[in-house]
Amino acid sequence: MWTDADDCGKQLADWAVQALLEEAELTPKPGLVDLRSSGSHDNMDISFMRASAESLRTCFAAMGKAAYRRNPDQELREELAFLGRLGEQEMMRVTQGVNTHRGAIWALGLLLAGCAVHGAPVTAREIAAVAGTIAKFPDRCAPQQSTNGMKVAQKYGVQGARGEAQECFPHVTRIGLPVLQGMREKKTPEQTARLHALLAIMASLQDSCLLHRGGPQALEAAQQGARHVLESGGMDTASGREAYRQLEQIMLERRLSPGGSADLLAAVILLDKIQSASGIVNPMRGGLSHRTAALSV
Ligand SMILES: CC(C)(COP(=O)(O)OP(=O)(O)OC[C@H]1O[C@@H](n2cnc3c(N)ncnc32)[C@H](O)[C@@H]1O)[C@@H](O)C(=O)NCCC(=O)NCCS
Ligand SMILES: Nc1ncnc2c1ncn2[C@@H]1O[C@H](COP(=O)(O)OP(=O)(O)OP(=O)(O)O)[C@@H](O)[C@H]1O
Repeated sequence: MWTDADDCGKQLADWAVQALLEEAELTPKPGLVDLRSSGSHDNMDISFMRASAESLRTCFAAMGKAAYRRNPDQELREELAFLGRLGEQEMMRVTQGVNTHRGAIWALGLLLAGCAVHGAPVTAREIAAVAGTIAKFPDRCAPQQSTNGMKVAQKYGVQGARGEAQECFPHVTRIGLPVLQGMREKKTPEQTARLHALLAIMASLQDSCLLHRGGPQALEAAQQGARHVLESGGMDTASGREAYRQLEQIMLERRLSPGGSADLLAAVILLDKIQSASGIVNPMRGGLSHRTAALSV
């Protein structure tokens, strides 16, 4: 499909930026920046999210180019980490120091590299397997800095964004993507299907953004709230919509935001685009339903 590494990098970067824009614009979302509001954030809005997403095109293209038909080894891991840090700097420059997409650079960067290694669009599981292999190599040049994710990992013993990647993105391939594609097959409107994918991810993810802002009670409240929406019938039913209103109220009152789940929804949208381009319609057919998915993994 791709003629060379440049072509591959550019195409994957276009899809990744588009995935970030579509995640940010999905409305409503609980506690997150969307087209209605800044959710639980007082330092960013939709125009920041759009500018931040656009600023990452060069970074994503360089990552795709670097990984094209390469071995997923230590050398590639460190090249990608270097490019990822440059991308973070550019994002921070554009947002004047606000962390809009740090987790997204990590997740989407690894996944698009996982695709580029294959040299052509392949299935989500094949992409995520390579992304996980790359993520398992240590980043020996990582700066010695303490991040929110590290503090949470120390305090509560959860692995956050690193763990999700090293386990080959189970919340993307086993939950988010099957829910999105399954609901689409049932003719659910696209925006509703995406919101359900987000809620299914939220219901089980150990999101370090939630833990950092509100500790285990916040994580539990967000997980239970998302599960309750799905178990009440989801956004197609009055009781599901009422449960969604309650979830949103909790998130806004406690200033909570499921930033990790939002990143993984963007990853789902990216993999969905890659699969559509390659004619892989729904390899997850027969997988988990949107209700049971939220309760497994
Ligand atoms: C590993 C990363 C994500 C840092 O992780 P850490 O948890 O220490 O950082 P931080 O607190 O800033 O959180 C990162 C973000 O991940 C997202 N996140 C939170 N929890 C989760 C989760 N369970 N699963 C997935 N993403 C999550 C959130 O958006 C959060 O803001 C990454 O930023 C990094 O190391 N970057 C260096 C450059 C790099 O390697 N780039 C990628 C190329 S391989
Ligand atoms: N639509 C969105 N709205 C808000 N956050 C999002 C959205 N999409 C993705 N995110 C992710 O959420 C993260 C922001 O979460 P958070 O505000 O908790 O950031 P932080 O800098 O880690 O911590 P804090 O602001 O609590 O000090 C971003 O890094 C980004 O990856």
